[in-house]
Amino acid sequence: MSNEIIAVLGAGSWGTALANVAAENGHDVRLWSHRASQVAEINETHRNTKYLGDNPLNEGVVGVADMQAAVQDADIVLSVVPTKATREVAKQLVAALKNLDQSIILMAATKGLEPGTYKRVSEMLAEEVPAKYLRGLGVISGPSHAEGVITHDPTLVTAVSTDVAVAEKVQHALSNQVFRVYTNTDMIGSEIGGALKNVIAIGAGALESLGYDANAKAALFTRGLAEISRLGQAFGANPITFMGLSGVGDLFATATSVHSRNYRAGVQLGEGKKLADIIEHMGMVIEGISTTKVAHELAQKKHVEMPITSAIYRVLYENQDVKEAIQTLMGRPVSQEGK
Ligand SMILES: NC(=O)C1=CN([C@@H]2O[C@H](COP(=O)(O)OP(=O)(O)OC[C@H]3O[C@@H](n4cnc5c(N)ncnc54)[C@H](OP(=O)(O)O)[C@@H]3O)[C@@H](O)[C@H]2O)C=CC1
Ligand SMILES: O=C(CO)COP(=O)(O)O
Repeated sequence: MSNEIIAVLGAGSWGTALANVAAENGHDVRLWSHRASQVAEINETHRNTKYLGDNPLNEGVVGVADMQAAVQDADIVLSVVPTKATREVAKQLVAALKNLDQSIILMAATKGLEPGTYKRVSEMLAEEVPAKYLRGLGVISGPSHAEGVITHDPTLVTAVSTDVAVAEKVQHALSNQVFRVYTNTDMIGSEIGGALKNVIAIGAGALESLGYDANAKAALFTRGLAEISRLGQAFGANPITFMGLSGVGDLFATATSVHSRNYRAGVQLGEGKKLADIIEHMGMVIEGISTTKVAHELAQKKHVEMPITSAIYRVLYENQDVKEAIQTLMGRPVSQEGK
């Protein structure tokens, strides 16, 4: 494995865990944070306590507060801020690349869709970062809770780019004995799968806290994945992608794990907590809340049937009771599977 310079933008739980994987692989890793205090903590204590508790970071992870210093001579840049911060951070990246007259491979590890524009994260980045600064563009997706990655739970993800050589370069840079990277070329399917599983995970958490059993959870997962796949295919995704790591894999990890912020938000909703309080106390991004609204609107725009997403939308945004939402779903006209 050749030694690369890898910059990670965003020192939340996922950015820090990915930076740690890259450092464990011997790369020169700069972890960019917009907070000087966090950069100091990373460099002085090799911890990021707000996001990853007492887990030690590889000493090769260097915190950097200056964007230009973070990306100078970088081969690969990972964008790992929440969807809503993606454009703002990309603008700072572009300013740095302009000053440095430098191009990069840019990979987004963010999972969401942009409200209003309905854009995928890679589309947002392609709009913000001029092509002359890009040697490649892609995403990292798949079932990968930061909490498991930092503790070396064997993890499989996908490096996705329409340019196979770019996906392979990232695959080789990040793979190791506990972190195995597959390549894929289906950006649409991978990004839609990664974003929309968060919606179903909110539903799964609500089912859990209300005491529903395995049949109900299987129903949610299976029919939830069916509607994610339908929406993806309406945009040209490969249906096989939804059977893979970015589809059923990430859905399973997110909708069954207490590590998931989306699942935990769902649990709290089922307990009757107010959405605003849940957001305030999570202290980390819950992408599925915004994605539910975007997906609900997209389903209407594209005339794709997404009854579960719409039910979760009504619970989140119209204060519908979860049990009532389930009754509405169960009361729909019976239909044929596979449509
Ligand atoms: N956590 C996970 O296990 C996984 C997360 N993801 C995805 O990765 C993305 C990031 O998630 P995650 O790491 O969990 O999020 P966190 O909430 O843990 O961290 C977000 C990070 O982005 C920073 N940030 C937020 N806004 C800005 C901004 N405007 N400018 C600069 N930095 C900013 C935050 O800084 P500050 O601390 O100052 O708020 C924080 O460092 C999400 O899309 C998520 O779905 C994907 C796979 C796994
Ligand atoms: O995407 C994730 C795991 O693959 C993380 O999900 P949460 O944002 O719900 O924690």
